[in-house]
Amino acid sequence: MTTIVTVTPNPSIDRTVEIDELTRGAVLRATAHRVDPGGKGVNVSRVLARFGHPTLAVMPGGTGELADLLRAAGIPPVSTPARGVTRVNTALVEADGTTTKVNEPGVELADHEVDALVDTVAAHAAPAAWVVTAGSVPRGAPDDLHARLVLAARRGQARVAVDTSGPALAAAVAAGPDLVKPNVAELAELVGHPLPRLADVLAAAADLRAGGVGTVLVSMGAAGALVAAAEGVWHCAGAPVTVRSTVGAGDSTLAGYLIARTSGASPADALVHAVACGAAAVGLPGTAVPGPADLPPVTPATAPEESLDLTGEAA
Ligand SMILES: Nc1ncnc2c1ncn2[C@@H]1O[C@H](COP(=O)(O)OP(=O)(O)O)[C@@H](O)[C@H]1O
Ligand SMILES: O=P(O)(O)OC[C@H]1O[C@](O)(COP(=O)(O)O)[C@@H](O)[C@@H]1O
Repeated sequence: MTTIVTVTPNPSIDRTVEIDELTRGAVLRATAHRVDPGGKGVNVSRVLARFGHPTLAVMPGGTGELADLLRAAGIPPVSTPARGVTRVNTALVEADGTTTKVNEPGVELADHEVDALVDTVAAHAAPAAWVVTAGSVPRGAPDDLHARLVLAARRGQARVAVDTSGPALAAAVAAGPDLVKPNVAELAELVGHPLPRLADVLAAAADLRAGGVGTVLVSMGAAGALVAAAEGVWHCAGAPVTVRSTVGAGDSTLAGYLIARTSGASPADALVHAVACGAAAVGLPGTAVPGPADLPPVTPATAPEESLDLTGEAA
């Protein structure tokens, strides 16, 4: 199996605090807490490691506690220079599953530190492997950071997947990645209008593909996910699960898709695996990520029912 390299420009340590109910201004007593390595690329690596798929995780900073947590999960961290410390992102999870997230700003990168990250990714990109670049752009780095990472991965002849949002996603899409994994809100922001029905998501995905993106994998919260690839378009409606924490669900979805595709699965079958991984993640606490034994049964992939209303379901 070829190594999948992940890049997390702004990694985190995710602290999850479970409380009965969030009351502003009160002193709250935690009923449980946990600490996980975090950040979107890091989480993709964590899922890959749980499935026994070789991976390494590139990030600015990411030394100290985060590196220790990653090594304990079987993931070699590749650290590049950065100023400041790894952020702590705190999730307050209420008994009914409602999650309030506070993400700190995190590391800051000077121009030469951006260059070092890009060069490190180019050095680790290998032919036929995937590079996954994901998450927010840290302070000091340009909006086209993920776009530059796409081109760096290409220099190493790797295929490249992107999961980010806002201007960084727009710039990355213009670089023509092999795959993007927006959720519905991120895709709507990218195309500049709401996407209330599955037909709207399909049209937006088709536009991205026409603009040079290879595969568009759209996660749609409780409505499952959709894939638009050269081979065709499929929807997988997902699984009814008891939501414990949605943090890391999108990352697990992307990892699930790549695990299946690199094992030779079709896009439709990879979509089903992706949705199973996402559904499993929401049933796990904090930023815990699923392994093979956690996957619930999910519905098969079907031709998208264009009239499906997403307004009550999409994340
Ligand atoms: N409420 C939910 N019920 C069942 N599955 C869910 C729910 N929320 C998320 N998922 C699963 O997790 C995946 C990713 O969730 P989503 O919210 O779309 O991603 P992101 O974390 O990127 O915003 C979905 O495609 C779905 O499989
Ligand atoms: O880089 P961002 O956008 O601030 O996101 C970082 C946060 O997102 C996560 O990677 C989870 O992402 P998803 O819920 O989209 O899968 C957390 O581990 C981390 O705290």
